[in-house]
Amino acid sequence: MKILSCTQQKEADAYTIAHESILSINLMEKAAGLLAQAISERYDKSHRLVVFAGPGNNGGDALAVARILFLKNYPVEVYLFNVKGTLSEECLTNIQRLKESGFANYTEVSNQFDPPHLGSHDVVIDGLFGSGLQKPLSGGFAAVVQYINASPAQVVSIDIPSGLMGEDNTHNIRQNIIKADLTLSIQMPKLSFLFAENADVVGEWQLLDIGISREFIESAKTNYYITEASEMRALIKPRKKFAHKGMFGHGLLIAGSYGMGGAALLASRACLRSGIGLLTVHTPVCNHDLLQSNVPEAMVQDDVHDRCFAEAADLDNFQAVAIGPGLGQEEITVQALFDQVSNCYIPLVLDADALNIFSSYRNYLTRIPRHSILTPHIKELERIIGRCSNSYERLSKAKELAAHLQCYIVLKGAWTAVITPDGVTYFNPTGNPGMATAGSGDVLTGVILSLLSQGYTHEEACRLGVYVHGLAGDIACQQKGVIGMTSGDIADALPAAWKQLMETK
Ligand SMILES: NC(=O)C1=CN([C@@H]2O[C@H](COP(=O)(O)OP(=O)(O)OC[C@H]3O[C@@H](n4cnc5c(N)ncnc54)[C@H](OP(=O)(O)O)[C@@H]3O)[C@@H](O)[C@H]2O)[C@H](O)CC1
Ligand SMILES: [K+]
Repeated sequence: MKILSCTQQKEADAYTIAHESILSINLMEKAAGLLAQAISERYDKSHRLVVFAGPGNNGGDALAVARILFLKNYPVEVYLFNVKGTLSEECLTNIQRLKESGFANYTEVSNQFDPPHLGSHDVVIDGLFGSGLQKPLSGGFAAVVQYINASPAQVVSIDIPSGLMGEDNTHNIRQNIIKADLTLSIQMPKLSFLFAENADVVGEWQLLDIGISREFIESAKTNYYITEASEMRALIKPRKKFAHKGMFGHGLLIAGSYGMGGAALLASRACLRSGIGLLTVHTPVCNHDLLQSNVPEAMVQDDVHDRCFAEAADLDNFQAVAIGPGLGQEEITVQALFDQVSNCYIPLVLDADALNIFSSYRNYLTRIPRHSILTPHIKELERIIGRCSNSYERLSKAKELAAHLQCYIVLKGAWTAVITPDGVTYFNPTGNPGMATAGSGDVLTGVILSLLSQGYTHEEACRLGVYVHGLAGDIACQQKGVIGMTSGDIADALPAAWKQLMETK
């Protein structure tokens, strides 16, 4: 699914009206019908609906919704804010239609606003501003937003919470953004919906398909996508009857140090449960028995050192290598990592302590081979790129790093972002807060190593790996609950995740 900018969404609107022979007012009516349906499915008629409509088409939507639900016998009150004396054409038309429907509980606000009391059983319909917001709210509108946010009423925002910019909210003032319980977004999500810091203003969000031109959407240029199950299903390589393990690659995992052997275990189990043919784990002697007894399917290659990674491994027999889980940051490990990376000519995943080592030696970053895959969580990334004030800034800097190193960056978290060297970003829809648990990243590294070893491209391995990792996390959450689940449960749920994805139509 493409994520278009608010500007593009307005262009999509105009293109649809021009090419699909539908009047703007009728497109608005279609949107309003779907909005009203979504609202009535969630709130019964015991709730008073207090509609706040702005001067543009977001306000027009809100007025049409007010009319539709009034005619369905909802108790509705409408406040239209017409401070500049200019209303959009569709907004004016819907004022007219509202009045013609016999609706009387209508107040037009031009300067003085005496706000209604908003109780906990009331539902505010936020149609102040949508994709046409030009800059953060201030003055009277900011005061209205703060008044609504301070009330106990539920809030449903039309298209986007009023005051939230669709992409970059670096210069926005959070208290001047509507805190919605539900956002009913028209046709496509906005980029800002996918950023953690906006979760409290966007609330739960739903998309309403109003039939915006597919032709426009398909031809629109964007660097932002949300990965869909069907795309991931299509990536899975079929397995033929006469398959043998040599056809599914041999991966090398360099992981574990004294006291952190579990990371090597988790990554190994995940790797083997994602279809790889053969796995060798290069790990210090202290982990030898741990691995041999807990992951008998993996071969173990002892490092010369008994407590940490100390000597670069020979890569000749491997299709891909992953370095990092539980690696530690001993001086001897630092040197071994640089040696390993400098001579790496097969697909490479760098995770966890491998990334932390590079963040302490940033001038060595350019030694990372092109097209390597870096899998940082936010803190590991900010150790490399510096602290960021918000997700938009962090994403921009991550894209710069990916372009500079010509690498793939998997920025882990809710809506994990897979960033390609040319700056395309794929957001992942699977996963849940239960995955914020020790070892979850080790599991992902194992999955990506497995896919690279099987011949998936770097982009496929990242996107499919992240998708299935999150799906396994969702299955583990269903089985064990969001609190009790562990990363071991995620690894154990991988077979079910692969099976579920393969059955996706
Ligand atoms: N395909 C679709 O996406 C459809 C969307 N619909 C709805 O239309 C809105 C977008 O409507 P639009 O009129 O373009 O914009 P808004 O309603 O969001 O607001 C524009 C007006 O707000 C003023 N404005 C902008 N920023 C500020 C601000 N910071 N403070 C005060 N006023 C502001 C702006 O004034 P200007 O002077 O800047 O022009 C406009 O008056 C979309 O969100 C959907 O709800 C269609 O209904 C269906 C198809
Ligand atoms: K809105």
